[in-house]
Amino acid sequence: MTPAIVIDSLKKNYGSLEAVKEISFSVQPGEIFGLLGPNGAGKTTTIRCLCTLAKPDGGKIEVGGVSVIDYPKATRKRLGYVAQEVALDKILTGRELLQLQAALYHLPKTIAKERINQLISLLDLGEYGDRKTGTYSGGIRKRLDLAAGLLHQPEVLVLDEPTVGLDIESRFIVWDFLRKLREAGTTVLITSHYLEEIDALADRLAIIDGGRVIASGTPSQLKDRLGGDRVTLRIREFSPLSEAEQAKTIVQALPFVEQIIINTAQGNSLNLVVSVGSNPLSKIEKSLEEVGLPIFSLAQSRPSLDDVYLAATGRTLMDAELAAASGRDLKAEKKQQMK
Ligand SMILES: Nc1ncnc2c1ncn2[C@@H]1O[C@H](COP(=O)(O)OP(=O)(O)OP(=O)(O)O)[C@@H](O)[C@H]1O
Repeated sequence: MTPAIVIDSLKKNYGSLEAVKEISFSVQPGEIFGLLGPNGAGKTTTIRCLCTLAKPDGGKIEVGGVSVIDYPKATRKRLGYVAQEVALDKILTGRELLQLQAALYHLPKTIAKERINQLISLLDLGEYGDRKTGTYSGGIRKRLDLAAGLLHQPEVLVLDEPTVGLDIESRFIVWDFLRKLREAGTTVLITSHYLEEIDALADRLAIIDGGRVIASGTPSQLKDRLGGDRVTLRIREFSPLSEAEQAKTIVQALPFVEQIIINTAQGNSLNLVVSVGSNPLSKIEKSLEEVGLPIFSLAQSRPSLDDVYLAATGRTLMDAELAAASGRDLKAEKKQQMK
């Protein structure tokens, strides 16, 4: 079967910054595919290239077997794009905005009317359709934006951080809707830095960091590849490195400890991988007690996507985001994108 999306060795630079160094993945028709990564990883740049909004500096992009770079107009018809930030004209009602959008897609009026009614009902927007969008909450605005992206019935829907800043209820409504779209055969590509969002929605995912794919597969494949359970150990709330290293030496001698790293970004806590069924917590406690080291916290869990990220990069997704946020000039980027 021809993949719905192929991205092969994509590269994109902004001046001297290599925003996308080398990204490759493919998405099968009818799949929800997640791009997971911290802010600044290159997710938005990748999907802007896919949606013909940015010109790649290298690589191949195809939608339904057709090159996006050679045939931008044809591929645009097959794609629906829901951007991260919704820019709505506040004076128009939701319905008027959709009518305007339908006109931009050259949809005949009767078809447009029918689709708008359908989408308003599917997205539970009934009572909001005839209200001005300036009065909408973030969740309602996002649902209207989804409707706008789907008006021309694209084969592939691309969503950039669709639930960022939304309350839980609106988030679940969007998730539910995306699952229904998948059932109806639409291919969905979604970027997110919410682990639980990708875990809950995606059939397959690629984890992106620093402009590269660092892992890909189904959520369970990625977690299973990590092997045993995770244990997080904190000697103190913020331990000196020397103490964390001392604890590491002791704990890694225990036979069930498969892997251990010191997470410097998290107060020098220790992240362990332990073989399943070893009942490790009491044994770790005992070994530290014997050398007089305290324990601030000790917890065991099944591997998560964050552990996949941690294993690949040595830091958690949240730490990566904090680091990225401190070095970014969002205003300058916006200006660039407007050009
Ligand atoms: N228009 C632009 N001009 C200059 N640099 C940019 C521009 N857009 C993005 N960048 C930079 O490219 C890198 C990748 O950004 P990108 O927006 O693709 O990441 P992201 O993973 O989507 O994160 P976010 O969710 O915050 O958008 C970052 O270092 C960012 O600062």
